[in-house]
Formats: sequence, C-alpha cells, structure tokens
Amino acid sequence: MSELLKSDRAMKSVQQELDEIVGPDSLVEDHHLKDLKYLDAVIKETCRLYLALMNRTASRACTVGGYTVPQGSKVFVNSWAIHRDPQFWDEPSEFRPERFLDGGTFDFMGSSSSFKYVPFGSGRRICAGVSLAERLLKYVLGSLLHRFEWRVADGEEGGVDLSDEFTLFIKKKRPLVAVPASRLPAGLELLAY
Ligand code: HEM
Repeated sequence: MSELLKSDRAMKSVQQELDEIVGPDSLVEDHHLKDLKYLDAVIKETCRLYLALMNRTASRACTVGGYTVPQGSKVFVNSWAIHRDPQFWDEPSEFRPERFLDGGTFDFMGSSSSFKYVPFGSGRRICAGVSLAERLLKYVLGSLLHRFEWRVADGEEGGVDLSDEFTLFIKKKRPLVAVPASRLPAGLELLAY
C-alpha cells in the first residue's frame, strides 16, 4: 500500500484493472483473482522488495559456492539480497510491478526462477501457507483498492516514508497512516459490510 501511494502510475493501473475485471457493480470475488494480473504483479513486486531472511541447518557438511559449510551450521538465506541483485533485476530498488508482467514465468515456488525469486522459500521446507497467503493477499489488497481511494493522512510529513528496520522481517520505521474514501455506489457499500 505504501509503494502504491508513492506511485500514481501503479495505483491507477491496479485500480483500472479492478474496474475492468470486477466492475463498479460488484465486489472482488474468488473467481476474479486469476484475471487480476496487474494486482498479482503488485504483490509479487512487494514480496521481492520487502521480505528478508530464511534459515536452515546443514544436516551434513557440504560445499556451496566454494565455501565449506560444516554439518550443524546455521545458514541464513538472504532473500533480501537475492531479490535486489542487479545481476538478475533491472533497477532492483525500483518498485516496478511491470517486471512480473513481461517476464511472466515467476511463481512463488523458487525453483521455477532458478532461485532468483524466493519470497516463500523453496524446496521441502517452502512456506506451508503459500497458496493461502497468495489468495488472501490478492483478495484483501484487491478489495481495499477496488472499494476505496486512498490518500496519505494529513499531517504525515513528507508523505509516505519507506524507511525500514532490517531484521528477520522488514518492518516500516514509521507506520503508514492512510485515509480511505469510498469509490463504490452507495448500495454496494452496504453489501460490503
Ligand atoms: C505473506 C505471507 C507469508 C510469507 C511471506 C511467508 C513466508 C515464509 C517463509 C519465507 C518461510 C520459510 C521457508 C523456507 O525456509 O524455505 C515460511 C515457512 C512457513 N510458513 Fe509461511 N509465509 C506466509 C504466510 C503463511 C501462512 C498464511 C501460513 C499458514 C497458514 C504459513 C505457514 C508456514 C509454515 C508452517 C512454515 C514452515 C514450513 C516448514 O518449515 O516446513 N505461512 N513462510
């Protein structure tokens, strides 16, 4: 939501898609999700930029990239760095959902992108909730953007502040305070609650 509030272009594109696929006389439903390609790209781009670390324990000694990893070592996979590696991503620090529309082959499984994109991990210990999380993210964000126009609250100096605190998870330093205004016809607003 913070990135969308900073990018008029992305916000317009995602809302235009919602208007076309869902329309003004309906609410976001499960069957719309597969057609919301730009929303999918917004979520993938957000997961690229704002998810951080995973950990593993080496069950046996092995060599990775020329380094010996002794048995029992704790190993952190720095997906923050992988997701911002300029070898793999053009302008890696930019929020550009379109990169997931053109590329087309990225899903959340990790291996299909040769491990360039691993927001939910990969392999046997991949996030067990990946399908639920993907659907929920689309459904909740899609509904919020379809039902409301958003603006940064008055008094939020300098607009949206994207600075973060880097830990196992990335946390905003200053919470986003955003104000919604309805963009649906009055009858549907009632249905929504
Ligand atoms: C945006 C939402 C979520 C993100 C970004 C996320 C991300 C992750 C990541 C990175 C891992 C570590 C994977 C690895 O080590 O390879 C993980 C593990 C896990 N996640 Fe999620 N997750 C999310 C939502 C959920 C939900 C909704 C559930 C359950 C309903 C869930 C259940 C789990 C479980 C059980 C594991 C441990 C899997 C294992 O060790 O075998 N996650 N998640």
